[in-house]
Amino acid sequence: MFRKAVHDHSSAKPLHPSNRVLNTNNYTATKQSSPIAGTKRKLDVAHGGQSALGSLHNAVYFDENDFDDDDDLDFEISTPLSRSQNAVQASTETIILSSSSENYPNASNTNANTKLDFSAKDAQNDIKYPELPQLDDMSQEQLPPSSVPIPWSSSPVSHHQPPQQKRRKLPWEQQQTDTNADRYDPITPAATKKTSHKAEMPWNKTASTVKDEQKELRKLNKKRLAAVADTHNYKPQARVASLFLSDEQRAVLEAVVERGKSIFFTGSAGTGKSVLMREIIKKLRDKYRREPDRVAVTASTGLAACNIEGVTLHSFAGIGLGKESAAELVKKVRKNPKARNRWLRTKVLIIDEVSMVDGDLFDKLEEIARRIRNNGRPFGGIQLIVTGDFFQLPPVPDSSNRDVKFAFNAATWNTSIQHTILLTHVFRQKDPVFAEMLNEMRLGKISPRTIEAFKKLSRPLDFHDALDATELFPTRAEVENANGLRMGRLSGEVLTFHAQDSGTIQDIQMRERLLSNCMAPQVIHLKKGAQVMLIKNMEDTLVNGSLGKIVAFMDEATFDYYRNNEDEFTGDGKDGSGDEATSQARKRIRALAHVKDGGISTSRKWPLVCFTQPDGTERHLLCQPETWKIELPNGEVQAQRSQVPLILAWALSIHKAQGQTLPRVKVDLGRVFEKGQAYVALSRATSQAGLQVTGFDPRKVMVHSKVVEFYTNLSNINSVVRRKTSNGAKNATSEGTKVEELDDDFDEQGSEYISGFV
Ligand SMILES: Nc1ncnc2c1ncn2[C@@H]1O[C@H](COP(=O)(O)OP(=O)(O)OP(=O)(O)O)[C@@H](O)[C@H]1O
Ligand SMILES: [Mg+2]
Repeated sequence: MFRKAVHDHSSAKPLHPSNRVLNTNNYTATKQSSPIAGTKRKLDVAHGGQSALGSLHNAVYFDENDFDDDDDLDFEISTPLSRSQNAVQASTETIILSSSSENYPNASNTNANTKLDFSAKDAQNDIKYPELPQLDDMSQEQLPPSSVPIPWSSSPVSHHQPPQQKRRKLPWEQQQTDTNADRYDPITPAATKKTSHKAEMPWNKTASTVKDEQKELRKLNKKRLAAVADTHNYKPQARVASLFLSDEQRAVLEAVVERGKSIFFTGSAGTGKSVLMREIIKKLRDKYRREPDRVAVTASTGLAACNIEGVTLHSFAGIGLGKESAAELVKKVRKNPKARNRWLRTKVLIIDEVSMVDGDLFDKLEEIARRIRNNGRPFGGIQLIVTGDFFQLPPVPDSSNRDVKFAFNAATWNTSIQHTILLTHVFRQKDPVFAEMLNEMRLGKISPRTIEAFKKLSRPLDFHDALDATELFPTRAEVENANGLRMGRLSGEVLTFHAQDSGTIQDIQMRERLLSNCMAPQVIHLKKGAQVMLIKNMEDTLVNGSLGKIVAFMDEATFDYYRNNEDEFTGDGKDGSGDEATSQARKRIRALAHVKDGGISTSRKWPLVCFTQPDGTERHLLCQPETWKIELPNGEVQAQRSQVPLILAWALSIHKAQGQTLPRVKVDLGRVFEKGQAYVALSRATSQAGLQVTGFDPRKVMVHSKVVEFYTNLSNINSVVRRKTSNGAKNATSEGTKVEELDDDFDEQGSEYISGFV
């Protein structure tokens, strides 16, 4: 018997807390963006390479010959650049030191909000990673959290946030802490603690004293964390809070994890496919924890693969570009012991963003699986878990100019996929009117009313904070040009951050190629005032896709000091006011850095970013390097990149934006040329208020007829199921979702569809 979840769209409700709680540390809900209200602040520090999320247990299977990248996807076609635009681009590459008087218009806002006044010229230029500061020798458990609400923050403490007890004690709190160890009160406002650091200022201590004290302090904090964890039933390592999966999502989870079904789950943008996939991966990893290489996590493109911490389908398969016939590819795989072994060991093959998988490739893989495994069942008996939305980006056309062939057009699709499930509840857009407008766009059937509504969105966005909309472009050149122009308008110094790449692959070029699909670039140039996007999940409100502005560059010691003595910088503290107080504070920081570095002032500066959270509050994060790994199941790290987890975010390619949830988006539909592009671009937005569309023309909303046909067939089957449901629904959950028991026959038939309603 197979239990089918049929979701009544009309009764779809937000998730109910009574649902089963799942630990979903790798992702989080991004709440609806709302106009910015207030400037509540939190200060955080991200610790590079120490993230719980950074330690991947993914089945990653790269052979040195198995490379492909996403170069084709950020289309190279672009409008020719003007002479001045070219100049800007060139200067971007060679580090811009523009002192244009035309400052970024909102930069003053940022400063006004944060009242930070760190001069960029204090910042160290051209930071090389080999000189990364040694993080304290703390274990994962001992590490302070990446994000720590400051004690005086007026932001309400969300139930998702780690308890404030995790705040790391600072050197100048040592004396107080040590003497008051047994009555440690982590929530005491900093103001009440501030006197103690004046008793023995850290810059009066020797480096070795500070080191010893820190060691003691870490021990003490570890104890405290354990106590806090006990009291609050809280896991210190967890950085991202759990989400409640919807009934639809849970039905899929159960079918694939507990019942081992081969499933394709689909649904419009924002229906939680990626969230669900991450949960599935987590559960499967748990299920196969003794044999992690049984689960192969793949995606159609390098970027999509990186997003789920997996590899490309090509890399997994060991087929290079995969252009040869299936027979030749089988020979190729047989000659490659690693690839052959992967095919033999794999029990579950996960494929994300399947809309970009070519149909012929799907058939070839199916044949390779059967022949290598010497097993006549579809895909040689491997369980397939496939997701994506065929209305989004299609496979990259090859040079043969043949008509596009989607994965569902593959001859073996229907035999390989036992069940298709349609997720229907849209999480990304909470406004049902907007969700429906996007749905019409997805299907390519836009009513006159929706056309009018989209045309109205040509107005500039009405936000009065420091953040601009992220402009989405079809080509990479347009993106680089737009970001370069905005960087050029900022005065101040450019800081360049080089990634530190490593791994067991010795061939540097191969490693670079492998890592080129990473969201994190090898080199990134940043300036104070630059708009950036976070590309790692840090916490529930600081996630991959969060937008912010760089407000300063500072080292950890300065940040710690600032975090605890903010009023000295803002000039409204007891120690003085205005510039004098700030300059005094800076002097103390310099002295502190000197002591911390054992007398040699070599402190590294990292971007301090003010992120705007979904509820409109602000949160500061010192963005230190994070790690992206490509790791074999046996733990061998083939390639690894450490880089600050940021990219410039005034502009983004549609390809890079695929899968993202963005609070403010600007799209010029006049530039769009590929089917699915318009829908992908617009459906990133969470609300109409956060979307500006120029050049709206319904003819730009191109939908492939084969895709329409595929989904129409799904809908027809849905109608059959719908009738069945209306007559024979057996259960109704608290959310109004009907759960139907299906016949064994239906379950075992193979290529039947089990789905919700469109
Ligand atoms: N069960 C859930 N509860 C709350 N929020 C959710 C849930 N599932 C997904 N979301 C949120 O909805 C948004 C969209 O989710 P997700 O990116 O997984 O959608 P998607 O179907 O993969 O979209 P796309 O097709 O654009 O890639 C995210 O902000 C995510 O956090
Ligand atoms: Mg997705």
